[in-house]
Amino acid sequence: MLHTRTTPAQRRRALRDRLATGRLLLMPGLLNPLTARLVQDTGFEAAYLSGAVLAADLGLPDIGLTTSTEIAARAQQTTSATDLPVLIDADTGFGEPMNAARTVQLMEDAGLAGLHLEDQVNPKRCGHLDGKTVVPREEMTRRVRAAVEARRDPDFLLMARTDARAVEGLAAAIDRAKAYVDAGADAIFPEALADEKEFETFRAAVHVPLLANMTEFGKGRLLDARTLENLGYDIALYPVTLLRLAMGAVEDGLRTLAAEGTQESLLPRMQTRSRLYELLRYERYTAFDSAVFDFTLPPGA
Ligand SMILES: C[C@](O)(C(=O)O)[C@H](CC(=O)O)C(=O)O
Ligand SMILES: [Mg+2]
Repeated sequence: MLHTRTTPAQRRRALRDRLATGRLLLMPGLLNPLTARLVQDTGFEAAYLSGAVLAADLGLPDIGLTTSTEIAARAQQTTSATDLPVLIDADTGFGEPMNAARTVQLMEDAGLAGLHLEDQVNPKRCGHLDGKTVVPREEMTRRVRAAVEARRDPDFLLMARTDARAVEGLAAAIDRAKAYVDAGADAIFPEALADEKEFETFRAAVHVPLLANMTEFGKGRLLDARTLENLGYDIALYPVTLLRLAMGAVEDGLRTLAAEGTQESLLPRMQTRSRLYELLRYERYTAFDSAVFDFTLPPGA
């Protein structure tokens, strides 16, 4: 509340316009709605809701256990806390092509700026793990077409992700990406490319915006923003970075508290109360409240 000034349509337009500049867009994956404020305040222009984080938040592994309505609810809470365009990871679309279609409409209604759908089978797994299986190319193109037909706002970004590189090789992944673009995908997420050469080959072959997944402890090297921009990539994704940072700090903090019997030594690492209140916009609520209540009624009213 009192956090957003823009409509979903404006944010979708903003994301489209930003991608059209050809400059690399850095997209951190949120931990929760509150971190969306922090991502916005630190100057990022878009944010991401990761399937891995949404699942981990519920104490679940990233194997397709969450449902589309569960993630739509979280998306709704998130988009109410920020003006940034938010892209969500919609996994495999949660079932048949008709489920993918419903997922698109749920995500539109949640105020998101776009989503990505991947070509894995269910149960899916993290794109950087071995043993993935992909659905036949035609099945995924049906998924994409269903998503495109269901979309009501043409600015809502539909990104197709292919996990085929690790399963069928680079050439097949490129062929699939082209087929998904022909089916109507606006952008492509080539998952788990091996090295810079592969990023380059993919870029040369596919003529829509491309996302580079810079997830930590995965298959690829972490390429910096300058390198990705030179490679011609449009979005640099940091899907689980905030979760890993926070969980590292929380675990260290718990061990220190248990060992020292006080949190005193942890204070310098904590966000202060005043910074938290600043993020929560306490002042604005106070102003809002007095504007509503700070008046006197005329006699007899
Ligand atoms: C991008 C991703 O799909 C996610 O859910 O965030 C994951 C990230 C990860 O597990 O590190 C992925 O499959 O790459
Ligand atoms: Mg995912």
